[in-house]
Amino acid sequence: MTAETAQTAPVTVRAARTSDVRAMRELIEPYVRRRILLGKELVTLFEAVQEFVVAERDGEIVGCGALHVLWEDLGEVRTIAVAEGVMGLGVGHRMLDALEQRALDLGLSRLFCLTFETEFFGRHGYVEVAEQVVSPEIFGELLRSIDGGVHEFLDLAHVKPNTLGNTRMLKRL
Ligand SMILES: CC(=O)SCCNC(=O)CCNC(=O)[C@H](O)C(C)(C)COP(=O)(O)OP(=O)(O)OC[C@H]1O[C@@H](n2cnc3c(N)ncnc32)[C@H](O)[C@@H]1OP(=O)(O)O
Repeated sequence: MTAETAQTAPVTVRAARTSDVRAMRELIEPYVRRRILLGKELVTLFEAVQEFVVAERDGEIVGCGALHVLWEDLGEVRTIAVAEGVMGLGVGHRMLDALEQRALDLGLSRLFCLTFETEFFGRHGYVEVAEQVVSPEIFGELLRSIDGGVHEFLDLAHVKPNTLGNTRMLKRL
């Protein structure tokens, strides 16, 4: 395939495999450097590989995104990113659709995200939420988690530097 046809080759969205993990890390790295996404160690990505979907074009990973379950009814969209040359082609929305389908299959009814991309998520049905979205009882249960993303969801003081300027958004599925 020539470079030109590779640009127009179809994009497939599918479940991530362990062999995709290094490419996923390379894809998210520029956004981590710009403090748009939280950096993830390779081991963390391998451990979470089942949470991820990837977008593949001509054998190359051009997008990734994850669904993390927080509670019985509640999940979080994490680490959704598209390679710069592929932005604006609908790949982000397709990955979000796939993650939302997974959420429905798991029995979730609400999805949370923490993001600078309020227009992208807004057009996908997410609305800004200021308040906590779980009861004090479930908040207490979630405090037992050692996951940094859960600490961000809970808006704990020690992770506030990571989340500065981000908007908390929620979608009812
Ligand atoms: C919870 C979190 O993970 S927060 C972190 C979010 N990630 C980042 O900030 C990393 C940097 N940003 C990115 O990687 C990307 O910009 C993303 C993931 C936010 C969006 O991915 P993209 O693939 O560019 O989005 P996508 O193309 O689906 O939609 C963007 C726009 O493209 C246009 N578009 C959508 N579908 C098509 C299509 N088929 N053809 C052409 N244009 C299209 C629309 O105008 C769309 O606008 P909308 O979002 O207002 O509806």
